[in-house]
Amino acid sequence: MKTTISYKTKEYHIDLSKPLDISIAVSGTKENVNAWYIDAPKISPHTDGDFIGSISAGSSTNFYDIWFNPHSHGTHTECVGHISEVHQSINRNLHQFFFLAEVITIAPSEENGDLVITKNQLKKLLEDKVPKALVIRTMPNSETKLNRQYSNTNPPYILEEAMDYIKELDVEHLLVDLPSVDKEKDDGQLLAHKAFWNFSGEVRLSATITEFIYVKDAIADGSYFLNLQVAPFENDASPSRPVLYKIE
Ligand SMILES: N[C@@H](CC(=O)c1ccccc1NC=O)C(=O)O
Repeated sequence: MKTTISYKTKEYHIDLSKPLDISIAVSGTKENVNAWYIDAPKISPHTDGDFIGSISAGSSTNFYDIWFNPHSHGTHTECVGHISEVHQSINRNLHQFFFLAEVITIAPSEENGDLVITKNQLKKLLEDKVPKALVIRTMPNSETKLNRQYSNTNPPYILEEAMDYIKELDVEHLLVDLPSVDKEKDDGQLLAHKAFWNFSGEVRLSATITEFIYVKDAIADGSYFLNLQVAPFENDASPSRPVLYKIE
Protein backbone atom coordinates (compact mmCIF):
# COMPACT_ATOMS: atom_id res chain seq x y z
CA MET A 1 0.00 0.00 0.00
CA LYS A 2 2.01 2.90 -1.30
CA THR A 3 1.33 6.60 -1.00
CA THR A 4 2.85 9.87 -2.09
CA ILE A 5 3.20 12.73 0.37
CA SER A 6 3.57 16.33 -0.83
CA TYR A 7 5.43 18.26 1.84
CA LYS A 8 6.84 21.75 1.36
CA THR A 9 8.39 21.70 -2.14
CA LYS A 10 8.91 17.94 -2.50
CA GLU A 11 7.11 14.67 -3.06
CA TYR A 12 7.94 11.61 -0.96
CA HIS A 13 6.97 7.97 -1.49
CA ILE A 14 6.31 5.67 1.46
CA ASP A 15 4.88 2.15 1.78
CA LEU A 16 2.19 2.03 4.48
CA SER A 17 2.39 -1.76 4.54
CA LYS A 18 5.96 -1.55 5.91
CA PRO A 19 5.66 0.18 9.30
CA LEU A 20 8.72 0.29 11.55
CA ASP A 21 7.42 0.33 15.12
CA ILE A 22 9.90 2.01 17.49
CA SER A 23 7.82 1.67 20.67
CA ILE A 24 8.45 -0.46 23.74
CA ALA A 25 5.27 -2.25 24.86
CA VAL A 26 4.02 -2.25 28.46
CA SER A 27 3.58 -5.67 30.07
CA GLY A 28 2.61 -6.55 33.61
CA THR A 29 5.90 -8.25 34.38
CA LYS A 30 9.01 -7.55 36.47
CA GLU A 31 11.01 -7.64 33.22
CA ASN A 32 9.15 -4.58 31.92
CA VAL A 33 11.43 -1.59 31.36
CA ASN A 34 11.41 0.66 34.44
CA ALA A 35 12.71 3.97 35.81
CA TRP A 36 12.04 6.42 38.64
CA TYR A 37 12.03 4.00 41.58
CA ILE A 38 8.53 2.51 41.27
CA ASP A 39 7.10 -1.02 41.04
CA ALA A 40 6.59 -2.92 37.79
CA PRO A 41 3.29 -2.29 35.98
CA LYS A 42 0.39 -4.55 36.90
CA ILE A 43 -2.13 -6.04 34.45
CA SER A 44 -4.52 -8.35 36.29
CA PRO A 45 -8.20 -9.43 36.30
CA HIS A 46 -10.56 -6.96 37.97
CA THR A 47 -12.05 -8.45 41.12
CA ASP A 48 -15.21 -7.50 43.02
CA GLY A 49 -16.30 -9.85 45.81
CA ASP A 50 -16.51 -13.32 44.22
CA PHE A 51 -16.15 -11.90 40.72
CA ILE A 52 -12.83 -12.39 38.92
CA GLY A 53 -12.69 -10.77 35.47
CA SER A 54 -10.98 -13.63 33.71
CA ILE A 55 -12.49 -16.28 31.42
CA SER A 56 -10.21 -18.92 32.92
CA ALA A 57 -11.72 -18.05 36.34
CA GLY A 58 -15.32 -18.35 35.04
CA SER A 59 -16.07 -14.83 33.79
CA SER A 60 -17.73 -14.36 30.37
CA THR A 61 -15.00 -11.96 29.34
CA ASN A 62 -11.47 -10.98 30.20
CA PHE A 63 -11.75 -7.72 32.15
CA TYR A 64 -8.35 -6.58 33.36
CA ASP A 65 -7.25 -3.59 35.42
CA ILE A 66 -4.01 -1.88 34.48
CA TRP A 67 -1.71 0.04 36.82
CA PHE A 68 1.26 1.83 35.31
CA ASN A 69 3.03 5.16 35.10
CA PRO A 70 3.66 6.58 31.61
CA HIS A 71 7.04 8.06 32.61
CA SER A 72 8.34 4.81 34.09
CA HIS A 73 7.02 1.92 32.09
CA GLY A 74 7.41 2.24 28.33
CA THR A 75 7.34 4.50 25.33
CA HIS A 76 5.53 7.70 26.22
CA THR A 77 5.16 11.17 24.79
CA GLU A 78 5.10 14.22 27.03
CA CYS A 79 4.30 17.90 26.62
CA VAL A 80 5.41 20.91 28.65
CA GLY A 81 2.90 19.83 31.31
CA HIS A 82 5.64 17.53 32.61
CA ILE A 83 7.49 20.54 34.06
CA SER A 84 4.80 23.23 34.39
CA GLU A 85 2.66 24.06 37.39
CA VAL A 86 -0.26 24.81 35.07
CA HIS A 87 -1.86 21.57 33.85
CA GLN A 88 -1.07 20.82 30.19
CA SER A 89 -2.35 17.72 28.45
CA ILE A 90 -0.42 15.88 25.75
CA ASN A 91 -3.74 14.82 24.22
CA ARG A 92 -4.75 18.47 23.73
CA ASN A 93 -1.35 19.75 22.61
CA LEU A 94 -0.43 17.16 19.98
CA HIS A 95 -2.55 18.15 16.97
CA GLN A 96 -0.80 16.53 14.01
CA PHE A 97 0.43 12.99 13.66
CA PHE A 98 2.70 12.79 10.60
CA PHE A 99 6.12 14.41 10.49
CA LEU A 100 9.27 14.34 8.38
CA ALA A 101 11.80 12.71 10.70
CA GLU A 102 15.53 12.11 10.82
CA VAL A 103 16.97 9.07 12.60
CA ILE A 104 20.50 9.60 13.96
CA THR A 105 22.77 7.41 16.08
CA ILE A 106 25.01 8.83 18.80
CA ALA A 107 27.50 7.29 21.22
CA PRO A 108 27.20 9.64 24.21
CA SER A 109 30.53 11.10 25.26
CA GLU A 110 31.96 11.09 28.76
CA GLU A 111 31.98 14.34 30.70
CA ASN A 112 32.61 14.57 34.44
CA GLY A 113 31.66 10.92 34.91
CA ASP A 114 28.38 11.28 32.98
CA LEU A 115 27.48 10.12 29.48
CA VAL A 116 26.11 13.07 27.53
CA ILE A 117 24.86 14.06 24.09
CA THR A 118 26.59 17.27 22.96
CA LYS A 119 25.79 20.05 20.49
CA ASN A 120 28.83 19.11 18.38
CA GLN A 121 27.66 15.52 17.98
CA LEU A 122 24.25 16.73 16.79
CA LYS A 123 25.73 19.36 14.46
CA LYS A 124 27.95 16.81 12.72
CA LEU A 125 25.09 14.37 12.16
CA LEU A 126 22.40 16.82 11.16
CA GLU A 127 24.49 18.98 8.79
CA ASP A 128 21.92 21.01 6.83
CA LYS A 129 18.89 18.85 7.65
CA VAL A 130 15.83 20.51 9.19
CA PRO A 131 13.49 17.70 10.29
CA LYS A 132 10.30 18.38 12.28
CA ALA A 133 11.00 15.23 14.27
CA LEU A 134 14.37 13.99 15.46
CA VAL A 135 14.87 10.37 16.53
CA ILE A 136 18.03 9.76 18.57
CA ARG A 137 19.31 6.20 18.97
CA THR A 138 22.12 5.90 21.51
CA MET A 139 25.02 3.47 21.37
CA PRO A 140 25.42 0.78 22.50
CA ASN A 141 22.02 -0.34 21.19
CA SER A 142 21.46 -3.75 22.69
CA GLU A 143 18.01 -5.33 23.06
CA THR A 144 18.49 -5.11 26.84
CA LYS A 145 16.99 -1.62 26.40
CA LEU A 146 13.61 -3.37 26.25
CA ASN A 147 13.89 -4.64 29.83
CA ARG A 148 16.39 -2.37 31.54
CA GLN A 149 15.85 -1.33 35.16
CA TYR A 150 17.14 2.26 35.01
CA SER A 151 16.64 3.47 38.59
CA ASN A 152 19.90 4.69 40.16
CA THR A 153 21.95 3.94 36.99
CA ASN A 154 22.59 7.58 35.92
CA PRO A 155 21.69 6.99 32.24
CA PRO A 156 23.03 9.22 29.43
CA TYR A 157 21.27 12.55 28.89
CA ILE A 158 21.24 15.59 26.60
CA LEU A 159 23.29 18.69 27.47
CA GLU A 160 21.46 22.02 27.68
CA GLU A 161 23.59 23.46 24.79
CA ALA A 162 22.56 20.49 22.63
CA MET A 163 18.90 20.97 23.47
CA ASP A 164 19.16 24.72 22.72
CA TYR A 165 20.48 23.70 19.29
CA ILE A 166 17.57 21.26 18.77
CA LYS A 167 15.14 24.06 19.64
CA GLU A 168 16.93 26.51 17.32
CA LEU A 169 16.59 23.99 14.46
CA ASP A 170 12.84 24.11 15.22
CA VAL A 171 12.63 20.36 15.85
CA GLU A 172 9.13 20.01 17.31
CA HIS A 173 9.17 16.34 18.22
CA LEU A 174 12.18 14.75 19.85
CA LEU A 175 12.34 11.00 20.40
CA VAL A 176 15.02 9.29 22.50
CA ASP A 177 15.72 5.75 23.70
CA LEU A 178 16.49 6.97 27.22
CA PRO A 179 14.29 7.39 30.32
CA SER A 180 14.84 11.15 30.27
CA VAL A 181 16.52 13.93 28.31
CA ASP A 182 17.93 15.17 31.64
CA LYS A 183 20.28 13.72 34.24
CA GLU A 184 18.55 11.24 36.54
CA LYS A 185 19.42 13.14 39.70
CA ASP A 186 19.72 16.85 38.90
CA ASP A 187 17.92 18.37 41.92
CA GLY A 188 14.99 19.23 39.69
CA GLN A 189 16.99 21.49 37.35
CA LEU A 190 15.60 19.82 34.19
CA LEU A 191 17.81 22.00 31.99
CA ALA A 192 17.23 20.06 28.76
CA HIS A 193 13.46 19.83 29.25
CA LYS A 194 13.35 23.58 29.91
CA ALA A 195 15.52 24.41 26.89
CA PHE A 196 13.42 22.22 24.58
CA TRP A 197 10.11 23.81 25.55
CA ASN A 198 11.62 27.33 25.72
CA PHE A 199 10.32 27.40 29.27
CA SER A 200 11.55 30.89 30.15
CA GLY A 201 10.25 32.50 26.92
CA GLU A 202 7.35 31.81 24.57
CA VAL A 203 6.64 28.21 25.56
CA ARG A 204 6.48 25.70 22.68
CA LEU A 205 3.11 24.19 23.61
CA SER A 206 2.84 21.78 20.69
CA ALA A 207 6.40 20.47 21.03
CA THR A 208 6.76 16.95 22.43
CA ILE A 209 9.42 14.68 23.89
CA THR A 210 9.06 10.92 23.48
CA GLU A 211 11.18 8.76 25.79
CA PHE A 212 11.90 5.03 25.98
CA ILE A 213 11.77 4.31 22.27
CA TYR A 214 13.77 1.41 20.85
CA VAL A 215 15.20 1.73 17.33
CA LYS A 216 16.54 -1.65 16.35
CA ASP A 217 19.80 -1.91 14.39
CA ALA A 218 17.97 -2.98 11.21
CA ILE A 219 16.54 0.55 10.95
CA ALA A 220 19.24 2.62 9.25
CA ASP A 221 19.99 6.26 10.01
CA GLY A 222 18.30 8.61 7.56
CA SER A 223 15.03 10.30 6.62
CA TYR A 224 11.62 8.80 7.35
CA PHE A 225 8.03 9.80 7.89
CA LEU A 226 6.97 9.42 11.49
CA ASN A 227 3.46 8.66 12.65
CA LEU A 228 3.23 9.67 16.31
CA GLN A 229 0.06 9.21 18.35
CA VAL A 230 -0.75 8.88 22.03
CA ALA A 231 -3.39 7.00 23.96
CA PRO A 232 -5.92 9.80 24.60
CA PHE A 233 -5.26 10.50 28.28
CA GLU A 234 -5.63 14.10 29.48
CA ASN A 235 -2.29 14.07 31.28
CA ASP A 236 1.16 15.62 30.84
CA ALA A 237 2.31 12.33 29.30
CA SER A 238 0.70 9.28 27.76
CA PRO A 239 1.82 5.97 26.30
CA SER A 240 2.59 6.38 22.61
CA ARG A 241 3.47 4.32 19.59
CA PRO A 242 5.83 6.04 17.19
CA VAL A 243 5.97 4.34 13.79
CA LEU A 244 8.49 5.14 11.05
CA TYR A 245 8.00 4.75 7.28
CA LYS A 246 11.08 4.65 5.11
CA ILE A 247 11.17 7.18 2.30
CA GLU A 248 11.54 5.09 -0.86
N1 LIG B 1 15.87 14.63 37.41
C1 LIG B 1 14.71 15.05 38.17
C2 LIG B 1 13.62 14.00 38.17
C3 LIG B 1 13.10 13.67 36.82
O1 LIG B 1 13.66 14.09 35.82
C4 LIG B 1 11.92 12.80 36.69
C5 LIG B 1 11.32 12.31 37.84
C6 LIG B 1 10.21 11.48 37.75
C7 LIG B 1 9.71 11.13 36.51
C8 LIG B 1 10.32 11.61 35.36
C9 LIG B 1 11.42 12.46 35.45
N2 LIG B 1 12.02 12.96 34.32
C10 LIG B 1 11.66 12.46 33.09
O2 LIG B 1 11.92 12.98 32.06
C11 LIG B 1 15.14 15.34 39.60
O3 LIG B 1 16.24 14.94 40.02
O4 LIG B 1 14.37 15.96 40.32
